[in-house]
Amino acid sequence: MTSRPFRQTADPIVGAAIGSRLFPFSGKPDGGRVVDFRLLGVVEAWSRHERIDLGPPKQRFLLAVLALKINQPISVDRLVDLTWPISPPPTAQHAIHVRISKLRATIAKRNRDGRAIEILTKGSAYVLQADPMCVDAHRFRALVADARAGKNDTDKMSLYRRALELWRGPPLADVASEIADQLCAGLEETRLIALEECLDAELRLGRHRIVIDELTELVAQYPYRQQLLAQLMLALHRSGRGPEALHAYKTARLRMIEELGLEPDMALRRLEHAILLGDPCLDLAGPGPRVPAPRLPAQVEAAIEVDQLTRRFGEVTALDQVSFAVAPGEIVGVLGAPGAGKTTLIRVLGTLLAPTGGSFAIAGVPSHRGAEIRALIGLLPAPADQPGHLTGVETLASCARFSGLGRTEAWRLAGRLLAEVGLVDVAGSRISAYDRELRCRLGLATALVREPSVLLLDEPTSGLNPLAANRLLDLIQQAATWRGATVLFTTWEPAEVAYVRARQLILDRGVAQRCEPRDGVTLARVSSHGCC
Ligand SMILES: Nc1ncnc2c1ncn2[C@@H]1O[C@H](COP(=O)(O)OP(=O)(O)OP(=O)(O)O)[C@@H](O)[C@H]1O
Repeated sequence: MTSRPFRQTADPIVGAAIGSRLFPFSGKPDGGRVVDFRLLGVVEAWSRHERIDLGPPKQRFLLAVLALKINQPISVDRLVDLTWPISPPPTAQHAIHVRISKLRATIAKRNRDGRAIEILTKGSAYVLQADPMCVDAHRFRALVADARAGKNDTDKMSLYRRALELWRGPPLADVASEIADQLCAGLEETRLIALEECLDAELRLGRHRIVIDELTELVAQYPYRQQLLAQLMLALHRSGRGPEALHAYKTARLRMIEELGLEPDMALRRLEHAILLGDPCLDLAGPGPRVPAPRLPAQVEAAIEVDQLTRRFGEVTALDQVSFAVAPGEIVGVLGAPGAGKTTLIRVLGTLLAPTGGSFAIAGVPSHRGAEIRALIGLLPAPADQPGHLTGVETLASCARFSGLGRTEAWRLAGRLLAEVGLVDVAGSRISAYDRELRCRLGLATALVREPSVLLLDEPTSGLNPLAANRLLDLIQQAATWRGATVLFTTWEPAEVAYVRARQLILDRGVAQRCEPRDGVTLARVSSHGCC
């Protein structure tokens, strides 16, 4: 058994502070115990604040075995086997008798009325007869049972902690380690389960920040106990440390695969998913799922209204008196050859460039109120550079933080958006490992961070093969429908506009071209220069 750090109890007479229900014979400050046997750590016995000398290790081991099996006869043969598992000496039985009689004498000195604690001989067996509560291991089990029956989480936590404080180290720490491991395996398992149950209660009580340190140590000590890992992940997630929760999962998963050839169990995988999704069921007092609602005022007729918009770069007129309008919830595809002015249009509407002439409004907000417009739009400028050293979830969470969300909220939103664009499986991977399609999806998710009511996407499918482009268009359409958002996107491909049944706006050398409506395509209002 490996040695582990344990909490030390402050009081040398462990259990003196424990409730009287566990000590039916108590009535004195030390619980009324004549002798207090301690097996949870180095084997010790105490009497009235004094440590009793129990003799050499083999003698202490004998007492420990009798105390573990208190009030149960143990045959001398069994005591010999336990004391000398391999080749006992010919004098083994005699040695047991001698040591037992020494222990008897030691205990008798402290046991003046001769009844409370005795080592009795029963045929060819010995039995330690005493109140089981004289032994810390039995007090521990009793406290754990009490904790399980506790009427609320506060009581449970307090009882579990008292039980766990009885542990000073591995049971029978200084005697016959292999045999001690066998004898105490159940106790050790009960300790770990009690610890998990205690931490569950503490998490329910909202003590997630307080238990992170302890859980981090425990996960390092017991890497295959998935319940502890789940608790650590939950505690980190609730503390707004979602990336660390996912990192802990990833590290543990790799270790399990490498060392055991096993994947984490389903519950843990579901938890990882729920953290990525920002699932409100992980919250303490969970608010309902946050469903973004369209934020356009009901009275707004046009989500985008462009009037005689002009943008010049020196001699070049990139946009030449462009006018058009897009209704709330509509999707419009801006088509045009290279240099037609598509990017300039997106950049002007996205307030990245000032118009040279004309005006526009987003959801009724005029172009000179840039900050208000930026709060309404989701902008994907092309080509968007994404920092390759960050993971997908980190990128989105930092965008969300930048947009003003708190840490926890930002993390949740990042998880939800990653799920929305189908990036859950690569959320924790660095962007440098993403292919073009994954980067485009992440770009879309980035544009959705502010829960926009108008999406301005410059060539969102750039560089994708037709199938991947269609998948991305599906996502754009879905995101727009779900939010009731309006979309203006640019492309070189008329087929993409048709694919999402969008209206088209054709730009030709900065001029919006008039075109006729086609069957089945609903048109929005078109100004004298606009085309759909
Ligand atoms: N910052 C700038 N400085 C000078 N000229 C510019 C600038 N930005 C754009 N232009 C010019 O404005 C015109 C329209 O460019 P824009 O990038 O908007 O076209 P586009 O339709 O997006 O082209 P592409 O499909 O190749 O991206 C082009 O002639 C371009 O050279």
